Amino acid sequence: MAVLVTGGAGYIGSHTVLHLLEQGEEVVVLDHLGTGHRAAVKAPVFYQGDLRDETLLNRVFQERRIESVIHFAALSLVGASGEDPLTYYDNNVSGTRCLLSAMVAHGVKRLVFSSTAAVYGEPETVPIPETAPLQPTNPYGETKRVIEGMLAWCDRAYGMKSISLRYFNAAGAHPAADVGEDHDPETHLIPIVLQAALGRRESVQVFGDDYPTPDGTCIRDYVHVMDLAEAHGLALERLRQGRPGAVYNLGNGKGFSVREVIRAAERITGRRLQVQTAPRRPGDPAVLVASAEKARAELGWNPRHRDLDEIVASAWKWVQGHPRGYEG
Ligand SMILES: NC(=O)c1ccc[n+]([C@@H]2O[C@H](COP(=O)([O-])OP(=O)(O)OC[C@H]3O[C@@H](n4cnc5c(N)ncnc54)[C@H](O)[C@@H]3O)[C@@H](O)[C@H]2O)c1
Ligand SMILES: O=c1ccn([C@@H]2O[C@H](COP(=O)(O)OP(=O)(O)O[C@H]3O[C@H](CO)[C@H](O)[C@H](O)[C@H]3O)[C@@H](O)[C@H]2O)c(=O)[nH]1
Repeated sequence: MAVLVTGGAGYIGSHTVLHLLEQGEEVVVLDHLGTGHRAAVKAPVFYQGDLRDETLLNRVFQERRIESVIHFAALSLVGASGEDPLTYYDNNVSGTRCLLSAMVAHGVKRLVFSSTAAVYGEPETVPIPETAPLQPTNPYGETKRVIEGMLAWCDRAYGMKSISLRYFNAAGAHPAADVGEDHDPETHLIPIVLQAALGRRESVQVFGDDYPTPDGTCIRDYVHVMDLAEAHGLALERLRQGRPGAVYNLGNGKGFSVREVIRAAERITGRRLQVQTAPRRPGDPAVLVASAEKARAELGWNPRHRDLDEIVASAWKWVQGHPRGYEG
């Protein structure tokens, strides 16, 4: 029996596939390679295609003995979602609807879903517990909130058990294998800062230095991608034990400002970076830090790479070995 991983050619998906393979799981990947990379797919079985292609989905479920699904496939750029929300609803919400229909049709009743801290919007309390109000400030977060709702209804109607994992800011890379973060365009802070350290960018822009934080720049909770990968394995185990569906935050519970990240990158790379202050990026909350106590207590999740320097160093190792990402 196999685990179907949608979006397994993407950043977090490819790392999770590696973790699952290391755990002895059989893995099937489905990805249309819109933002993912063929070279990132480490599973022996790969279907290239779109989640919304019902014929393809039926073929995958017919040809492979799928017992659970881990669903990463999504568009996930906050800014782009504001410019073209319907494309985000179509890909993320309609795509997930197609996947769920195929799962129901083929009797597959376990799903782990990639949700996001973006479902909270501007939080009222920090660290943010799972019970905080869901008030996304951009269409991307809204699509994830809608999908979480769909999953709750699918549990009631079809007995489909799911765990939604709300990741905070994924970063870092697998310590040994040749997978890492490679997006084009890249919008995430840590890879951008490291591209500047490599000389592939002239400078780093700090989006806003007038936030109500100690140094005026936004604070985020950076979590190592391999710790995220491990949480997916634990979530799958919990579903296999017949436990009820649930939602968990995944973060380290510690926030770092944009300037602190830039300083960490300067320490790790030994290079001084050109930094410019730029206007705020629309839709950016000032502070996003997780309370991940529930994941610790119920999943037994214990992130191993919590130190910011360690996270940045692991991303730097990937960038140095692959200055042009998967192209070389
Ligand atoms: N990177 C983060 O910090 C972060 C934080 C919170 C949540 N997430 C969520 O985690 C998941 C993975 O994020 P990532 O950073 O690895 O993104 P990514 O873009 O690297 O990976 C997404 C993968 O899904 C594929 N895909 C997208 N739409 C598809 C479709 N319709 N059919 C088939 N394949 C499709 C892409 O080709 C890509 O390989 C996403 O759902 C994202 O919303 C990411
Ligand atoms: O060149 C840059 C890039 C980013 N930032 C700042 O750095 C922080 C982190 O930005 P990222 O783009 O790396 O990450 P986000 O916090 O915007 O978003 C990430 O985490 C979110 C949840 O917290 C969502 O899930 C989203 O998909 C995921 O990309 C933000 O304050 C951003 O304004 C800069 O100052 N300069």
